[in-house]
Amino acid sequence: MLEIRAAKKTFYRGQPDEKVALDSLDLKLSAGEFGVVIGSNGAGKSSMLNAVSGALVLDSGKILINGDDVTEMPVHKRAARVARVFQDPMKGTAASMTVAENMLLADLRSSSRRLRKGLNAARLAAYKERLSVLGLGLENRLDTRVDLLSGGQRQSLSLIMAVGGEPDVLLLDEHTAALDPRTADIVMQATVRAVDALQLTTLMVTHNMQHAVDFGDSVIMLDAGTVRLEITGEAKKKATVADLVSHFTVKTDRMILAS
Ligand SMILES: Nc1ncnc2c1ncn2[C@@H]1O[C@H](COP(=O)(O)OP(=O)(O)OP(=O)(O)O)[C@@H](O)[C@H]1O
Repeated sequence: MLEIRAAKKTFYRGQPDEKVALDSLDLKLSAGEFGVVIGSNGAGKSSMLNAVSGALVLDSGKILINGDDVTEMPVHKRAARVARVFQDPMKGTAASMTVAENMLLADLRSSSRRLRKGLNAARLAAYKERLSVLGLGLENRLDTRVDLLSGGQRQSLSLIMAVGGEPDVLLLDEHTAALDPRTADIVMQATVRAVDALQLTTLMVTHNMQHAVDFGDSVIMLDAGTVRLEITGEAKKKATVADLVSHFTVKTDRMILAS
């Protein structure tokens, strides 16, 4: 469960170039809910994800994860509870290492236990199982160097590495934006499989309205640092790209479209 309460953040306050990034933003995702975040450039989408990950310190407001107030928790501590996949497929993985070595690195990062043994048989078997969820055949390429994988395979590996520690919240920050449309669709299918398999509470930022229609349980539209529109339940299932696009130009008070 993720809750953002009255989050406020202003950059360069009191200066001519003052920018309000988050303006009393409220948002609640129930456990296992997959929320898709859309909105114009500068609407506050990245700022919201940064506030959840701890990379952005709020001026006021609260962030709660599974009921725990993590507002004051520093980013490195929050990393055990919040996983994130970024836009650039090259950033989440180490190019000159194999798929299995990358998985081990992710384990070492997310585990508080000391992992003394390296790539033993039990660990390799576990990695195979985790990668098979993607449906991309990566489970048979554990010894392949990551720089020999396609962008889509690499981004899918980043995703599996991010969720390996079973985070409470998964943040997807335009994670398919740098991929060609076919590869983006493959990564989205892999994302849905991973999110469903682990029942992860997920926030995905996208500028791809087809993805916003096709994936997720709810659509959250940000505008000027606040939630302008939420589409949930049956309304989400029926939403079309044209519906979503129409809201980009309409400025109204917060609307809730639900079943
Ligand atoms: N580090 C920063 N310093 C100054 N202003 C910032 C900073 N980060 C964000 N902003 C400002 O806050 C507002 C919200 O930006 P944010 O990046 O969150 O929007 P976004 O919806 O993610 O946009 P995009 O779709 O272009 O990525 C913008 O006006 C932006 O210029």
